[in-house]
Amino acid sequence: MSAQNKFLKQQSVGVIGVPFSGGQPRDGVDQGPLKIIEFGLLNQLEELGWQVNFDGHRDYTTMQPAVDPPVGKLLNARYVSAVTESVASSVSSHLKQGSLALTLGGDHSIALGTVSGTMAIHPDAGLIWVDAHADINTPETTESGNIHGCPVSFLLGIAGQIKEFNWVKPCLSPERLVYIGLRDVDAGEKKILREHGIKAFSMHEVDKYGIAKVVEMAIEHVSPNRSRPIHLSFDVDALDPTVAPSTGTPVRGGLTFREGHYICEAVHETGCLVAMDLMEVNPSLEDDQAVFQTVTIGCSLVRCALGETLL
Ligand SMILES: NC(=[NH2+])NCCC[C@H](N)C(=O)O
Ligand SMILES: [Mn+2]
Ligand SMILES: [Mn+2]
Repeated sequence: MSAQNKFLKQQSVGVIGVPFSGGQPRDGVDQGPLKIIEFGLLNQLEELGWQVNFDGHRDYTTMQPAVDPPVGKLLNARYVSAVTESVASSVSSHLKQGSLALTLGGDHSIALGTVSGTMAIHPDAGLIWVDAHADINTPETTESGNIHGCPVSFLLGIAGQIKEFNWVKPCLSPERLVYIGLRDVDAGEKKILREHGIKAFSMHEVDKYGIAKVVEMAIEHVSPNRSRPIHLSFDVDALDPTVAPSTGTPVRGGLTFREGHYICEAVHETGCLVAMDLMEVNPSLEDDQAVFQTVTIGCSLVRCALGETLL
């Protein structure tokens, strides 16, 4: 381990697999955690010196209500709410023990739970959201009704009162959030980003400043002088589809292999990482070679965030 982490009590990581796809319409993303673990991530983390506490592959399907009619435009609202509430408490319990919390998705609606869980223990944490998408639609602005496009609005408390999500507390302030990798942002989302003055580095800024500068500015924004804990929520579709093809909403023009890894390496070096999400790996999309590519890059992103170095 190159950098000492100032917010963990010990070098241990709680791993939460969330085989859940209810935040979007495509089957298969629920198989992400299984594949990532099959590929050997837990051993790889042990080899890096981590004590690994794996919660096991939980079965969230028992939480699916018999009927879950749309709430306004939102699809599977009750199911998403129940699963994410449970994920929040899993994340919190690992953090409470002074461990890092690593959550493997599953679709990105799960971050509604992971970030809530982090903020319950580290209320001053900053959130770095690496994604092609802003996932900040409100129940009003969403065009798809897919909740994986909405978690950030709930976390900020701008989603309005939705009684199915009563448990969610606004826990994130706009200045504690930063995006990297955006390139497919809905019109309603652009308005929200502007109105709340949310810091966002799209692919345009990555091209303009280079990844090192962008990551430095992003970290400084959410954790000035590395004073605050960091939650890294990594949607694998932030990467270019040539690099990580097996994901439900790919968008061309994304991060390169190295840019994705650089983000994770730099976040590790802060010594502030307390929680990481790896989301939207869908092993049922594209061919075997594509799945292998996507799962292996998912594992290596996590290893870099947890201290793997090139030298
Ligand atoms: N986590 C993701 N892959 N999100 C994609 C969201 C796409 C679109 N903005 C929507 O609201 O549906
Ligand atoms: Mn995305
Ligand atoms: Mn996302």
